[in-house]
Amino acid sequence: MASVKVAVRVRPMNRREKDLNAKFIISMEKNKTTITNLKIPEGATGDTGRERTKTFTYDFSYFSADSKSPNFVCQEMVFKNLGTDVLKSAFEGYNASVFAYGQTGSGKSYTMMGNAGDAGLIPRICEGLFSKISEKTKRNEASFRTEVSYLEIYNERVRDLLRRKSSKTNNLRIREHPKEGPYVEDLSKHLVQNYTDVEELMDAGNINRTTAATGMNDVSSRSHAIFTINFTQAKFDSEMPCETVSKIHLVDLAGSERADATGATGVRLKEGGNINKSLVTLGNVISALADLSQDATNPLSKKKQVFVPYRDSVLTWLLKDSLGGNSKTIMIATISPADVNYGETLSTLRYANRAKNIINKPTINEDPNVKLIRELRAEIARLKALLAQGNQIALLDSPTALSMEEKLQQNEARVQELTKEWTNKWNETQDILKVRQINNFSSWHLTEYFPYKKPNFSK
Ligand SMILES: Nc1ncnc2c1ncn2[C@@H]1O[C@H](COP(=O)(O)OP(=O)(O)OP(=O)(O)O)[C@@H](O)[C@H]1O
Repeated sequence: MASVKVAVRVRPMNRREKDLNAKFIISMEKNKTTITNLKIPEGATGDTGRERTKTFTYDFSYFSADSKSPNFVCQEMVFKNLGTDVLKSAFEGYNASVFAYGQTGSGKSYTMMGNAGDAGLIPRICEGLFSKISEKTKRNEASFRTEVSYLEIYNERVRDLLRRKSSKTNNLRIREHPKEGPYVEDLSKHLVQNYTDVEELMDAGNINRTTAATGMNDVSSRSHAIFTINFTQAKFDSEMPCETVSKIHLVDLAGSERADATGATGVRLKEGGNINKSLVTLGNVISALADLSQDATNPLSKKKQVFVPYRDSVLTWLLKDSLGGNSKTIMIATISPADVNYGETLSTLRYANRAKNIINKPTINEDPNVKLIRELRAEIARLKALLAQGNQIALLDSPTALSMEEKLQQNEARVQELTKEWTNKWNETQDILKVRQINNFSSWHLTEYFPYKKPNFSK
């Protein structure tokens, strides 16, 4: 069990806010964020529903509004706090997700992607991943396979941002695997071997996103972008194969006022309106999950039937595991410091406050064949111990002992076979990677890609 980690980050005043002569209404101290309503006069008392200041406590409150301030938090610090956690989870075999939520122009893309020379979380996480991979490879600790995909959800349609000429970049379908959960059918997955490979893909995907934005009027602030890293590591640990697969979703959400404009946070969807269904559903899912976990932690509360509407939108269905499921999840709420955005900012702070209550159930994702090998080995050890005991005190009659020995031999043969299969499969992957490295193939320039076909059910 792990609560969703929540951080709030305030950006500097922008030109528009300065031109409006906007006042600064956000202050932060340690992990607390305080917002002031300047419309309520200082010293006013009585009406408790309309206090002048409201304070919220989060896991982190990042003051990024003024680089001269002693408590200023830069991109590097955000990475050190949050990004290194994501990397740790990945190397331990957990899924991880990071969401950036907030009003348009509040700093979601800056926090996730960053600017040239001022990289955000996604590039830093990818760089950190490869630097750790290279350390571990040098020490012969393990071998790795990393693939990335990048998609956008706009108007409930999924678009592949990493495929150039194809009729299948738009409107991809979401399907659900019984064990591995929802996935996007035919989404391209690109094998990457170093940070430069990832950078190329990221740039290509970002250009694709921007192009669409100019063509379709402000798409970027209404679309959700999901950058996913599929990370597999394999090694022999005391002769025993180990393989973990971790999925990292890094999500830049649509501007939150699009949902709020309808007054719809946590409320009914407005049919036919030009609203972002995924964002509204995200609010509803967060509310439902927060209710569920509060029920679970309160022994006095009656068990309510809370329905979590994951399937009401593409975003929430696709990221079901990140919200209340098998993932270590971080939400970063980005806000403006200006009084002109008071309503939006307060709504973001409340949203983030609610997200703190979500409890996830992350588990280490072990390869199913490796898991089987481990279980068979345990069974072999058990049978061996039983046989040894039986031989010593002649407890077992010979037919029982015979059938046990047969079972033991069968299990040993199966373990050998599975281990060989696993080793061959992994060596093949590593050989492909080596050939690509020698020939210096770049992921983006290759026409080859790895479509996310239905995973192998026989595993
Ligand atoms: N912490 C920050 N420090 C410096 N500049 C920032 C910060 N956050 C945001 N900015 C700047 O503010 C502008 C808007 O930020 P950004 O594009 O990240 O907003 P957004 O929330 O992603 O908007 P949208 O929803 O429209 O995509 C950008 O020019 C960005 O560089």
